[in-house]
Amino acid sequence: MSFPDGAPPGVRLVGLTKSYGRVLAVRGIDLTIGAGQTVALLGPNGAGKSTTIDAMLGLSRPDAGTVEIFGRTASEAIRAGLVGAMLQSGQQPEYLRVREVVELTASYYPRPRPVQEVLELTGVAEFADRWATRLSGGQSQLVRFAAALVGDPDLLVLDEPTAAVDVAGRNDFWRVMREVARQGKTIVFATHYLEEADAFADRIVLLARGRIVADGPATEIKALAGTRTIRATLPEVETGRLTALPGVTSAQRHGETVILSCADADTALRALLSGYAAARDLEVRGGSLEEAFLELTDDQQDGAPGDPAEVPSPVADGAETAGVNS
Ligand SMILES: Nc1ncnc2c1ncn2[C@@H]1O[C@H](COP(=O)(O)OP(=O)(O)OP(=O)(O)O)[C@@H](O)[C@H]1O
Repeated sequence: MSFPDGAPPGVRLVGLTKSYGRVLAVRGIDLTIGAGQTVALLGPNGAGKSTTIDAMLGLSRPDAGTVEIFGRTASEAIRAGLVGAMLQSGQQPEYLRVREVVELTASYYPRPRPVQEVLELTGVAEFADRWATRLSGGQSQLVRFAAALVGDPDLLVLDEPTAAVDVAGRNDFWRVMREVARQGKTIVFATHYLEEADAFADRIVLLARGRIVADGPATEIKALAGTRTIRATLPEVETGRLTALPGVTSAQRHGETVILSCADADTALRALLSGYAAARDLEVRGGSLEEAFLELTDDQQDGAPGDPAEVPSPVADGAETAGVNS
């Protein structure tokens, strides 16, 4: 489907904030997703992906901020049949066959796709006559997928859609999703996997500790994840001086150990050795996504009231940090 110029974005979140008791799960998220975009919400456990998705779907009321879906409130958009969702939790209904679950979902939408077509497209047809409660985890996910698609919604919101799905099932899933994206639908999905986000999304929004810590095309986010770090024992040198070394983007100190995050680890290592002969126990590590998450989260240690006390800090108490980039 095509959208006229000036049409409202698929999703607009402004200042979205949500806490559960003392845990600030989402802290002022601003996010605009153009109609027709495919966006991955990527982040580690507890980053706030599901909380953001639940707010987008009107399943939970934010403490502050607004949610707009195609210029309407979430509940208006859902009532108008504009949204299809695939959530992590939720049991299949009892006493219904798989086909009936999908038929029931179709009945909620003004212009659903033919049920049989969707059953075949999603690979659900082969077990459509089974009881919906008697399925494997992966099959159950596929039924949720069929239910999300059958209403032919303009916005698809998928929370970790391939969790529990085997490799073949994942490939089929993403093949169908590519087709849906080609039809101009807006797609938002949450995932832990950079590879999945990279393969499928136009844009990756990286969440950590309830905030957006990076937002851009997959290539940009991959570059962040590719950051290498140098560890060394080097007492009595200020982190600010280490951050100034060529190839270094940030430096942290933990006791006598310094950790340098590097855009160019080779150049940084040479500069470190020539500038600080006392540096020893050198170690160069390839950047993992987890490290990138942690690095990007470091500058979120602002001690704002309500910071989730239950969430452990990635930086040891008393650690000194300088020049952390985001
Ligand atoms: N119903 C709830 N009650 C209390 N705390 C909650 C609840 N739901 C989420 N949280 C907390 O809010 C924070 C964000 O959780 P959320 O589920 O949004 O993260 P996520 O990025 O989806 O994580 P995951 O990848 O593990 O699903 C976490 O600290 C989590 O423990």
